[in-house]
Amino acid sequence: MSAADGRFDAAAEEAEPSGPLLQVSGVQRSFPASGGPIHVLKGITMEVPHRRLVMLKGRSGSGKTTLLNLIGGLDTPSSGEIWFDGQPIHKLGDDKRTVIRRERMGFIFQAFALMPLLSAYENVELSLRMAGTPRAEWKSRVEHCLAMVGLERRMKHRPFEMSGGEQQRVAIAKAIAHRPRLLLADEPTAELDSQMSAQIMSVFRTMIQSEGVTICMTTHDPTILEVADHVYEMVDGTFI
Ligand SMILES: Nc1ncnc2c1ncn2[C@@H]1O[C@H](COP(=O)(O)OP(=O)(O)OP(=O)(O)O)[C@@H](O)[C@H]1O
Repeated sequence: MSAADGRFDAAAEEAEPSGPLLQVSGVQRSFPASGGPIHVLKGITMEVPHRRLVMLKGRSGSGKTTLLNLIGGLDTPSSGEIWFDGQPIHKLGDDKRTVIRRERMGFIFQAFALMPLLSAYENVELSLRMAGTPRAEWKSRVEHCLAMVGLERRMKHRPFEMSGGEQQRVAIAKAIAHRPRLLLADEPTAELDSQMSAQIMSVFRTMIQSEGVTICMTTHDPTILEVADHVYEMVDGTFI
């Protein structure tokens, strides 16, 4: 482990701030439509402490992705509040939400896919550039994150030279590189076989321990749900 990594692990073990990392209260989200508004989220309340792995499950169309988008500041609620790391995400403008996303959140979403022309190494490095991490830390951090997902030998490869599972692991390394407080993942194991899914979940568990991150993800997979600290079940825009 490099000196930089050692420093970070020490930081991760510092006492967490009191209170939850994420607080969602009474959140509703409606979308306008020709036949009248569609009420997708109908009053969601959840509280996620630091260093937890929470999962959202529910049928297709129940509102899981809509909720992840709101938590990640990619969208704003029609009503209700979302507090993340002491910040009222629901009240902030686009610019402030973008800064919080870049610096304190990580995403494993289809829409944040890998850059096809960049190698695994360069893809992960991009997160550090975007987050404003000092350049001197890039090399050790990129190598550490790719090693954490077992890809230390594939750093020079570009996405099209890797399997689906390997690409997903690069996406995880990229999402975690800038040391986010919260990692949001939409169906991160959807395309993977059960062995690879289990490996991804083990990487998530390791990251919670060593990086102090909190993970909020969606899944349909019952075997994956067993690994969660807490499962929220969504039915038709509410938790049951
Ligand atoms: N921008 C939008 N405008 C109108 N309706 C929307 C919009 N975004 C989402 N919806 C609707 O909200 C509902 C919930 O969608 P969402 O993607 O959150 O579901 P989900 O639980 O993530 O489903 P899946 O498991 O299939 O990804 C769907 O009926 C969808 O059509």
